Amino acid sequence: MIQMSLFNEPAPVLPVTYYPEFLNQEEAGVLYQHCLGLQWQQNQIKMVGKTLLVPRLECIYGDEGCEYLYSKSVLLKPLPWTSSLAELRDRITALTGYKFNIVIGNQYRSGQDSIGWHADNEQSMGLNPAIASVSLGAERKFQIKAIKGKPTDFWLEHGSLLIMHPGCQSTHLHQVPKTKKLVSTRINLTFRPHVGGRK
Ligand SMILES: O=C(O)CCC(=O)C(=O)O
Ligand SMILES: [Fe+2]
Repeated sequence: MIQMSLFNEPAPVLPVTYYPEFLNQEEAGVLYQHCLGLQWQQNQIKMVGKTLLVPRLECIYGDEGCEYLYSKSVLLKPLPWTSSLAELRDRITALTGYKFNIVIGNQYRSGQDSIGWHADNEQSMGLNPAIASVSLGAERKFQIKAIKGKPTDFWLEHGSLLIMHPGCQSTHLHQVPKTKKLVSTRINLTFRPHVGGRK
């Protein structure tokens, strides 16, 4: 049966799976504290002669040599896996069958931190990567849409896991928009494959 939304438009079928309680509250709290102590960086993007601050903090952990270049200007060099991050990676692999070489952390310090519409299609992840995204701390709105479609909203809860399946990055865009609401810190961990190269 096709699920109908308001106005009888079929709800879009999205190439994602959402697990709201992937971690229990205690596990999520411990992991959030661990993640606050990771090596966060304030990166800069260079665009048409201008230097802009990335509107969030970032960190990267992973297998040796798995460097990651995005927006043609930010080179992220992985630090070795912490045991907590490696354990989390292995739990996601056990659940989904997807394998990962790196994790990129995003720290949204307030509602003014964000990530705009994009697809994660860097060549270093190979063709049609699966990306696993764990959310901790404050709940933020995550939107996903087919390239010419209308957005669907997810409220990514503390301890949740969102899987973007292979193909998602070719057909869909996603974002975490800014909000004027008062929100505290949110940490997001995106586990990704790395097949070689930097781009
Ligand atoms: O914070 C999120 O939920 C999404 C992060 C994201 O899209 C990314 O790091 O590419
Ligand atoms: Fe993304």
